[in-house]
Amino acid sequence: MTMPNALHVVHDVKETDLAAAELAAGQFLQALGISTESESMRGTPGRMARAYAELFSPRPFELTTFPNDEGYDELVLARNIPLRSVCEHHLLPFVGTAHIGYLPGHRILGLSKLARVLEHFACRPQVQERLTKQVADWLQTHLDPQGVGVVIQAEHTCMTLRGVQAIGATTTTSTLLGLLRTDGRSRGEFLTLTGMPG
Ligand SMILES: Nc1nc2c(ncn2[C@@H]2O[C@H](COP(=O)(O)OP(=O)(O)OP(=O)(O)O)[C@@H](O)[C@H]2O)c(=O)[nH]1
Ligand SMILES: [Zn+2]
Repeated sequence: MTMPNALHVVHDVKETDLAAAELAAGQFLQALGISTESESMRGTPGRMARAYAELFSPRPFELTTFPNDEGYDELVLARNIPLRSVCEHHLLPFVGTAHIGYLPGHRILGLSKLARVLEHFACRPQVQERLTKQVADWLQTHLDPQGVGVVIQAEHTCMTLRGVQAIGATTTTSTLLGLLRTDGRSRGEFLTLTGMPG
């Protein structure tokens, strides 16, 4: 188990070759028969490269935890955290919200870190199931709480804007760990507060 550490900086180090990405984006558009000769589209390959680089670049953050001096042992839940990620099958966005909660143990987490952990795992080609589990597992490892719950609801544009074009369809995934999985009262409270049927 990784011990909580207030000075731990979470950062994905990754090389991004924007020039190569811009060249490839131009060739990609050309292969699709889309001309980039007009003044307004001349910069499009570069914009595409920078846009995807941004979608795949999570902001580094400091993992701040505090001692749970009062022995608070009820649910801490951040609801409606905005989510944007990119599906790994089509590289199209999926967008929605996440509800992330935990039952504290010896430490509590700076609240904003719940959203930052989500961003950390969302800024890469993803599937919603893996994203949900990665956020929950990360919190379990770094905070060692009594329980963790993550619910994500998202619209996958690869499913709504193309392909089957199921406009308005959303997908819900959840991961419950520790007491939020095994203790009926805690589980029920979490699911009620996140709007999930028990
Ligand atoms: N399980 C899961 N599937 C996803 C996610 N995002 C996209 N997909 C699916 O990934 C699948 C890829 O299937 P393929 O049959 O290879 O792709 P496709 O021919 O474009 O399929 P259609 O979307 O049905 O046209 C599709 O069914 C998508 O809906 C996700 O987060 N989780
Ligand atoms: Zn997709």
